Amino acid sequence: MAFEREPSYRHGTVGKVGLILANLGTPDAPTPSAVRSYLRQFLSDPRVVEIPAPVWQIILNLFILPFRPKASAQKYATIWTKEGSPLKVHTEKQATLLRGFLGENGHTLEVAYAMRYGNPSVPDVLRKLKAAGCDRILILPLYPQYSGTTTASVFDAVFSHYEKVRNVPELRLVKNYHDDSGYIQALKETVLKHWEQHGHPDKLVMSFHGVPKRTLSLGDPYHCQCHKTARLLAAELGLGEDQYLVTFQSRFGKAEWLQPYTAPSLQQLAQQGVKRVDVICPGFVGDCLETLEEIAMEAKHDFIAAGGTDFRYIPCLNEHPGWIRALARIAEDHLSGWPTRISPEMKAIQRQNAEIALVRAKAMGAEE
Ligand SMILES: C=CC1=C(C)c2cc3[nH]c(cc4nc(cc5[nH]c(cc1n2)c(C)c5CCC(=O)O)C(CCC(=O)O)=C4C)c(C)c3C=C
Ligand SMILES: [Fe+2]
Ligand SMILES: [Fe+2]
Repeated sequence: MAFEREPSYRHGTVGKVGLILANLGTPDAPTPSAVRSYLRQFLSDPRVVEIPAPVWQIILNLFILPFRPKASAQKYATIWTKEGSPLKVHTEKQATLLRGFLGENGHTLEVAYAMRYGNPSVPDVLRKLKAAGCDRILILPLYPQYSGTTTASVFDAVFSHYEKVRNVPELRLVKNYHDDSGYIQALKETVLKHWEQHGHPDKLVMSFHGVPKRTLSLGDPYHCQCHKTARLLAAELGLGEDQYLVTFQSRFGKAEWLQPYTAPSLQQLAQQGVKRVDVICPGFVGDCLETLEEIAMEAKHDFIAAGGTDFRYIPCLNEHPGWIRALARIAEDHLSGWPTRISPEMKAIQRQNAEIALVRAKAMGAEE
């Protein structure tokens, strides 16, 4: 294997610190062709679908990619904004706010966001941070609950990029923060504010993205972490066990996924005479297709059709200041010991080094 050529090492180089907020990714446009290329990359990831590749590629190419992109594109079209896909818009804003927050806290570091599938890709962002002179990088996935299908897949993308790199930076990875007090407090504030405005529901449904059930028996902690988040939030809200319900949404394919499933649970609640539900999706820190379309539109329709009268969707944390503060604190915990609080003289040297690194990277064609 050939490793990439590096700019010559400079004695006394002071590396910068970089932070990447990593999210799932989203299509570039709400069109069948953009959704097809996104789904091809997403669904070809062996972390996401654990069927042996030769068999799965046949199924994917014959039965999924010819049909699903058109149906999914129609759903994306219902949530698309002037600024683009909500998932990307929120991720970008979260990165901007986090940069500002850490800056106000006296940190000097590069803050960027990257998408596991689609753009901006993890390798592109890692290359950009290198060109900016970063020699220490913190990866912070926007998944509070660890899952092999999401968090580990982000880590895979980072490791596989560095397999070809000669001068690898120091790396830190945030695994999960499902029980972080700042995250739970931000969720609590969101719910309380919603209740102040709209009153209380008969039941609070906490819907998390599902994963195949077998991942639980194979030792993936995702299911337990979702339940812990839910327990902590319920305790903060003073809810008894009969006042909330944890469900799992977005089932894909024929295999059994984590239960209970969100849509059938909502229908059952309506049939049992529950008139008003509020639904929150604590595993998603930014609104996206799965919350805005699948929950706020489809699940609402299912609940009302089954006899419910009042369905309210509680938006994700998005740009909630308490959430950005929590994110900054999670980042600070993991940045501990790294030189992010530096003197003005050191800052000037870093700037100079970054300029030299950029010029050299450009000369070597490493920058696009
Ligand atoms: C095929 C299996 C899937 C697994 C396993 C899975 C796990 C998983 N996903 C998220 C978060 C998101 N998923 C989103 C969309 C989405 N998810 C799947 C499939 C699996 N997800 C598909 C096919 C899609 C695309 C849309 C569709 O065609 O239905 C999104 C939204 C993306 C957006 O553009 O808005 C998010 C976010 C988690 C957290 C998770 C496991 C814990
Ligand atoms: Fe998903
Ligand atoms: Fe979905």
